[in-house]
Amino acid sequence: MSDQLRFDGKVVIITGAGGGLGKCYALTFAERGAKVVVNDLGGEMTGDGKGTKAADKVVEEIRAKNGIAVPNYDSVENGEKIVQTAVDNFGRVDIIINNAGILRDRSFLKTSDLDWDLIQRVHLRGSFILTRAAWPYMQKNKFGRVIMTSSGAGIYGNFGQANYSAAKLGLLGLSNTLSIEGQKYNIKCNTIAPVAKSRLTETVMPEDILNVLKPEFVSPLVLYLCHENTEETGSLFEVGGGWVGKLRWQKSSGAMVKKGDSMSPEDIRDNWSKITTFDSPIYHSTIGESTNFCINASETDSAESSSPDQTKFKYDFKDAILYALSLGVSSADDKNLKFLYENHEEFCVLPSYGVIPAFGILFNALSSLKLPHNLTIDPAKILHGEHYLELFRPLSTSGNLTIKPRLVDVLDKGSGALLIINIELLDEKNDLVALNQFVTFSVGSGNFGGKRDSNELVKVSAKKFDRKADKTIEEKTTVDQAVLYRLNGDLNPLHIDPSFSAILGFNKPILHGLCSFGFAVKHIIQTYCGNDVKLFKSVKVRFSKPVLPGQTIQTNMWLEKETSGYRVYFECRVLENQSVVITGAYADLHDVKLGEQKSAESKQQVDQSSEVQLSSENIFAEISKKMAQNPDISKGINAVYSFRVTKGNKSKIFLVDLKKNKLSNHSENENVKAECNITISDDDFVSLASGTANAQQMFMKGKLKVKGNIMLAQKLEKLFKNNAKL
Ligand SMILES: CCCCCCC[C@@H](O)CC(=O)SCCNC(=O)CCNC(=O)[C@H](O)C(C)(C)COP(=O)(O)OP(=O)(O)OC[C@H]1O[C@@H](n2cnc3c(N)ncnc32)[C@H](O)[C@@H]1OP(=O)(O)O
Repeated sequence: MSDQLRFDGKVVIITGAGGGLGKCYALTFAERGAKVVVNDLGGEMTGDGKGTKAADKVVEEIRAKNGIAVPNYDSVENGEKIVQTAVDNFGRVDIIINNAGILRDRSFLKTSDLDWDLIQRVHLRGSFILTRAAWPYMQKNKFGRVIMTSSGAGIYGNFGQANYSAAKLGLLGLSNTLSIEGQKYNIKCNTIAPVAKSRLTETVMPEDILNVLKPEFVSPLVLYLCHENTEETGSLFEVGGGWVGKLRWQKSSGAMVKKGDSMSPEDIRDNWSKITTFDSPIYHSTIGESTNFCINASETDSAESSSPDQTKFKYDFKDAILYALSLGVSSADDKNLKFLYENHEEFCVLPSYGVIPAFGILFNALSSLKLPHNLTIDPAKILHGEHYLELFRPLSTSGNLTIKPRLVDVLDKGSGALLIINIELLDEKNDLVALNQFVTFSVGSGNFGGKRDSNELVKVSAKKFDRKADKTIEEKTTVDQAVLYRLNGDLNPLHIDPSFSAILGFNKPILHGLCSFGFAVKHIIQTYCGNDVKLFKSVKVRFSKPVLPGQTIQTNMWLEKETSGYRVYFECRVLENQSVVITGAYADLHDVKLGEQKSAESKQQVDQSSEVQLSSENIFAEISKKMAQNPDISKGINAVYSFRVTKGNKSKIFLVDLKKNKLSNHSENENVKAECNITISDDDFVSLASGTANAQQMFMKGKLKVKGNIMLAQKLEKLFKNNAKL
């Protein structure tokens, strides 16, 4: 076979090669061109006695097939002699298979010093001595392959094999370090934990099982790992019965349990579930990664937190984008790019993202809450009842927040218990960024004799409107909406696992309350804020009925100007069954940016803010800025847009038709949507006003730099390149 893995010219030492796995390796290496040192002490399985027969027979078998092999009868404890045999006969050493082993199985207390020492000497010390003796040859040749033979007894432990388990896992440690030290000499070292029929396993496994565990199902892995083209090193494999798999270390994300400078056994006890839960495992492959992880965790903690009631939440642009995606924000609409593209000039985070950092602490907090009336809460029966979110400033696109929870009150609602939990988000300067009030409804935990209301609860609205909603947005969720949304951090199985949703009597997993909430807040921001997240102040909702992934959320909105400012009252319905899923809801805004019906007002705002003195170079940057500010843009950037460019008492109006990709002059009576007072040289203005200026040429000369809103900039660039004239 042309692609056969060959070992021509390579010298391989195999210990314990008189039978079982070692013999199988020896025969296969020889078949594939290697020169083999067949080492076997010829003793008993217990390490007693010695003889030449075992090794000789294998050498004979190899030679009978025209292979090249020499015997060696030394103990692995005399590894130098085995290496010398290889050097004397073949002049080099390339591959070491540490395979020899004996057993002295005893239950722990009956294990004598000799039982212990003998096992360590043969397995661990023997592998050390032999490999050390071969190392200089492999270093010199800049090639080496080493196999250590471990065992499931080492990895998992096995009754009666304390001595053997210790030695076998010791070999893994030896191999791990050799793989690091050998790296620069192209010496690769791997460990296998075989399950195979051998003299050692014959004593502990029944015959029928042993028959499927042929050595021939292990040797291919050993040969592969020893081939010159194999780069694998420092790895551990389990192999047997034809199956091969790689093992690695995994650790729980753990917990920072120290408080300031001290740490007690009680801190460990109180964090035990966090310490031992493998929800978000960490895989470190070097000691450096592992050590740095602890150091970083410690530094982060001491710099930022001293209370066990607090936790940290770090997020970056990817989290913000994932959140937007999980609320159906799509790049199909250009104006959404600012939520989806980190290099967008106006890249920002949806305000409702303020609910996400709180999640990390919620379920953990539940177990440590001291509830009145000895109330216990079943986490599988919690529904999100209500939510209040207030932002004290717009969320930044990345952050390192401290999360502070406080159990505010517990109410008895008969059919359930309400837990009111306030969660503050603080920035690195300890300034309050956001306040969340979670109200959770624990189904079936009511009637415990508690109070029914609390002053600290942010109340839902009782307001009813007899007019039709001022604005309505309908949006279909996808069947995978909850699957995507949970990646933001709320991994509650209620939203994905049918067996969990069944506990609460739901036929299918239901959507996260905060996902519907996110859709609704997005609808408000689109409708009343021109997508400007800075206008959001706060929002309160009650989740009155569940939503199923795939259903259509209809947000009905009523805008009211109240003494405290603009308030959007809203409700959400599921279109498919007309059930009202969010009730009593309202959002407070710092200001509104309306579409058509408020265009006069917003034009005024734009006009006022356009008293900027501009140079001719950035006229189009200003234009694109004005366009971005204008509510027409929120409908899409296909609008025909008019601008007045004024110089002293002269002015010029032009139209930008983004749909037709046209820039044209226009008459004085056009309803101007944005005006710019521009400081412009007389000559430039004359050129612009008279239409002799060629926008394309000006653009090419770098006089017209298009900045600002990225989509508008691209459209304008296209216009200029199309040779449009002013
Ligand atoms: C610490 C861990 C934190 C975990 C955070 C959350 C994790 C998330 O993953 C969980 C979710 O997202 S669950 C999904 C979103 N939520 C829902 O779908 C719940 C929908 N609501 C319902 O089904 C019912 O309102 C229902 C079942 C909640 C109540 O219905 P009923 O039992 O029929 O109650 P009812 O008879 O109408 O009213 C009894 C009293 O309770 C008050 N109330 C009703 N609904 C409430 C609600 N949603 N929130 C708060 N209070 C509520 C009523 O006002 C009434 O009290 P009172 O008589 O004093 O006015």
